[in-house]
Amino acid sequence: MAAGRHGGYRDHEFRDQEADVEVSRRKIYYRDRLRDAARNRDRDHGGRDLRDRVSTWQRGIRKREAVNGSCRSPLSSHSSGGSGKNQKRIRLSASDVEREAGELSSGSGSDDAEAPLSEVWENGTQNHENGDPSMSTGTRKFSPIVWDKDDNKQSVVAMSRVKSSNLENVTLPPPPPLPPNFIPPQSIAFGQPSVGDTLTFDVDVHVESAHEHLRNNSQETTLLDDYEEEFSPARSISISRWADGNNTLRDAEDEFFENAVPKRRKTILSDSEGQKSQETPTPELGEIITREDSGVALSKLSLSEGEDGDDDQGVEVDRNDYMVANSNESNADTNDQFSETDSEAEDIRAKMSEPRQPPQRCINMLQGCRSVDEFERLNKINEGTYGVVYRAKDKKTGEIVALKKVKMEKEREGFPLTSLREINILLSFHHPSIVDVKEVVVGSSLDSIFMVMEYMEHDLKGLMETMKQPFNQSEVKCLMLQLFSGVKYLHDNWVLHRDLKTSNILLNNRGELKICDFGLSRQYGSPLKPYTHLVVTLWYRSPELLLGAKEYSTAIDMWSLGCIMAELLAKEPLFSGKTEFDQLDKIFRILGTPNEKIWPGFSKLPGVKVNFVKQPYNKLREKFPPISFSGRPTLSEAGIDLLNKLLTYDPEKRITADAALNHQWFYEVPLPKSKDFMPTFPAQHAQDRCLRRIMKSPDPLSEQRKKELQQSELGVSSLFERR
Ligand SMILES: Nc1ncnc2c1ncn2[C@@H]1O[C@H](COP(=O)(O)OP(=O)(O)OP(=O)(O)O)[C@@H](O)[C@H]1O
Repeated sequence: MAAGRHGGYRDHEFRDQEADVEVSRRKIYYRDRLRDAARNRDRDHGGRDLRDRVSTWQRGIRKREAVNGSCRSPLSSHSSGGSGKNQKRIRLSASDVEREAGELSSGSGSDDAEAPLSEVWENGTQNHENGDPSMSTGTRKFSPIVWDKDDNKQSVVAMSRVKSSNLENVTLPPPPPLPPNFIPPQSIAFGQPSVGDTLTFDVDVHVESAHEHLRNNSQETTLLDDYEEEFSPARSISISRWADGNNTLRDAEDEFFENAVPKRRKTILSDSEGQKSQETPTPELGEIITREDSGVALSKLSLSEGEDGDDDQGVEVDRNDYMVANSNESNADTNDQFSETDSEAEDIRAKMSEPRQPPQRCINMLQGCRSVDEFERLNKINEGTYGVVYRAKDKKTGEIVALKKVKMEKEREGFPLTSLREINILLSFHHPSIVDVKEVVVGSSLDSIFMVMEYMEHDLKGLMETMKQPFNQSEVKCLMLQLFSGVKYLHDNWVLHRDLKTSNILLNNRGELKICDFGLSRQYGSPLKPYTHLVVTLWYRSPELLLGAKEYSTAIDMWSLGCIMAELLAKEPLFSGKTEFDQLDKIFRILGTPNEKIWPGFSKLPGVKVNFVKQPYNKLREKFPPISFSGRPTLSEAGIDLLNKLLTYDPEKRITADAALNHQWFYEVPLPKSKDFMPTFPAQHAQDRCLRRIMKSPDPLSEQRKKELQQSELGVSSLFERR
């Protein structure tokens, strides 16, 4: 105990310095990004100068500021974060007054006074009280919740009524800067699909139904929250051109959202590629849409042409040459490979940090989408909340793919939003660590839509259930590098995944890791529902979400990655709570109970009124000792440092994906294993992964998740917000 206390204090001091460096590094990083993006754009595309876009954008922002008086420029948001912060506090305090902490009863908490602050092995801290005031502004990408159910009731309702609504009540999020590697999403017009039809999914179904409800239902706020949530991801989906132009309600809202979200002008290309014609907000059939600000005209590619974009990656291995992961393959063995793998690992890192320029593809709207009949269904792989995934074979090419069938059962009003988001994001993003969606195909009935994805032999959850021994450190490093790289790409592109967990991380027998399941992900910098802290499966959910924070950032994904890193090392979940309270209790017992000093703002979170256990020490080291004779997973000093930085309580201080990629742990021995040397495992397609899990390891989370989703649909925010 004493040793822990002593050690914790030293670490605390060390971490204060580290965090200072980290925060300023982040600030510099994000400030420099715009500059780099401009340079890259000049160099790579020779297209429209980013600076033009920025100034156009700034003009737009100034215009909006003139209208609503409160919007902050993204370029000034970091530097003037203090005022933004104040603004945020004002809004939060208004709702805090109204909210109760919730129904959580006292657990095993003691009556002790505040835990001795300096004795907590504080993870990744900086001391705001002593610090540079700029630190408190942080550079974390936040997802500001504009439409707070409690705070902005009136303004939300007003928005639906008045065309020139009083936007001064609205705090608009800063339009996100486009990252250097941003590839404009393909535009999809949505409508009712049938085989051979133009690929059209009807976003209007949602819009219309939302309007209908608005007219008939007195609970405008809830509906508008829903509407906003539904609308915002559709920023990169073209709104149906069959929209009723006379609908004043629509006009008002469209106008609002045009103002509220970064305006990305779409240029319509006529059928002959590259010819720009007039700007219009909606596409015509057969037209290919590109974004002027991308500087890249998307090339035309028939859906049936498929994708070969990733084929040149990775090294073909003999897939029959399976070798089961074996702990006897010790670090010493791994070290033997270093001379061979060092440079390769460096290559991997370099490749991952600079994702290849993706293939410029676009859906040919005239061609329509293929029928699922063009695939031979082999077996069901798994069934999640939002879809059933099958292994299938493309009859034409013989390629094995994964087909995710979109679940429509709960959707009385059109195409499920979660799937729209997922398709939109996955078609847009190209990165070696993000699963590739090749195309969308349709079944015979109107309600069957399938995403055609590259097939991956395993997901990490299922794989770890079959492994006898956990991954060793160099393997975990290889996996974590790929994960950080994928998440960095998402965050750079202003997307939060919001459901990172081992079952959403796929691995193939070439050692390639890919993140999947973007059903809960969303672009941020746009309004969020007040209840969205129900995102992220419980075990991987960050303390700020568990405690009911109404504003969150990319840091929620980083917490999940910390849980995943620990799970990869130990082959069991780090915090396997059964309820929100149990989850927090488990976290506090290992990491120590947080307090206002290590996490400024903690005591104001809605869930904090509950009497939690008072546990002053960070005991993570006990779980991951430097040396172990008892079979516990070991972790070096650098490794535990990274883990603690990922599991830092204060989201502002939690490490970013970019900083994690450059963490010292990846540079010390054992070095990250090269993907080519990762163990291979028998493919998990022999049987339904889901069934196997039910037999081996029942998942208490799925039921809970379903309940939570039902609650969200009913507008019940969470345990913390019920009275
Ligand atoms: N491209 C793929 N290749 C192989 N298996 C896949 C692929 N995509 C998904 N799977 C399998 O299907 C499972 C469910 O997929 P996914 O997570 O996308 O569905 P979901 O309905 O969104 O699930 P959840 O309930 O976790 O939200 C995954 O855990 C994985 O086992």
